[in-house]
Amino acid sequence: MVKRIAVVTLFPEMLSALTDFGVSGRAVKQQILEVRCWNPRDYTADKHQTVDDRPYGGGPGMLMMIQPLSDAIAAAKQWASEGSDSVSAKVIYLSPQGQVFHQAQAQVLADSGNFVLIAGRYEGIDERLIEAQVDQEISIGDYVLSGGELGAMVIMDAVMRLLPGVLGHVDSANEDSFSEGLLDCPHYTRPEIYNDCAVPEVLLSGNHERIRQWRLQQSLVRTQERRPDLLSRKQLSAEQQRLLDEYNSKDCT
Ligand SMILES: NC(=O)c1ccc(NC2CCCC2)nc1
Repeated sequence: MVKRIAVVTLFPEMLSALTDFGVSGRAVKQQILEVRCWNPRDYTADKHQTVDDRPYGGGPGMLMMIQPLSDAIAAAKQWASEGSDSVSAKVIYLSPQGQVFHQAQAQVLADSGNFVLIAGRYEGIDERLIEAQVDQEISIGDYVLSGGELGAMVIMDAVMRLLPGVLGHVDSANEDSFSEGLLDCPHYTRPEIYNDCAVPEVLLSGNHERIRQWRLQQSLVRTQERRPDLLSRKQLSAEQQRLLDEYNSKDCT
């Protein structure tokens, strides 16, 4: 079942960064993922194709004009809701006011139905449109961008790599350390000696169980050192706790 993602945006050409390249481009080509853009400018009725409007109460900048945006969202939602036996598509608005996006949310979106991503421009959109047509606000992080398109593409990329058939070997996604709530372990490739540094010998041993444990321990130690906040949130398995304790108990000379 192809996953449909509709994007409401004034700059549909930006989406080629996702649809025309790499793993995401392949997912589109293989029809695992279907991406379609809806441009509010195509829903304008005036000669100048106006898509922005002035804010009540004054202040700098403009807002997206309600009518073209609302009509584009309706069309996008209808397309995204087709074929999913009347389960209507979730409508997501990208903004700094949204809940911060993380891997678990990517998994939820990958596992659920089709969805619509609204990429705002200018100073944003009318609050009443959010109340009437938006199901969820999502932020990709605590910073302000000139548009929601990059946030939309971040979400699309994180979601599509979790779709069945997209990544080469099936275990890559669930082996991702972030899906474990941990940072990734270090990785090495040829040559064996680079910059006078050797590849950790365990990785050359061919002992897959030892390699698995070494990688898990490295992920745990890195998370402890760089993102203790992630570690505090995670219930460690007995093996994970043992590996971390083993590392911490080594003399640090
Ligand atoms: N942190 C974020 O996910 C994010 C999303 C949208 C945005 N800007 C948009 C929102 C309405 C007008 C420009 N800035 C930041």
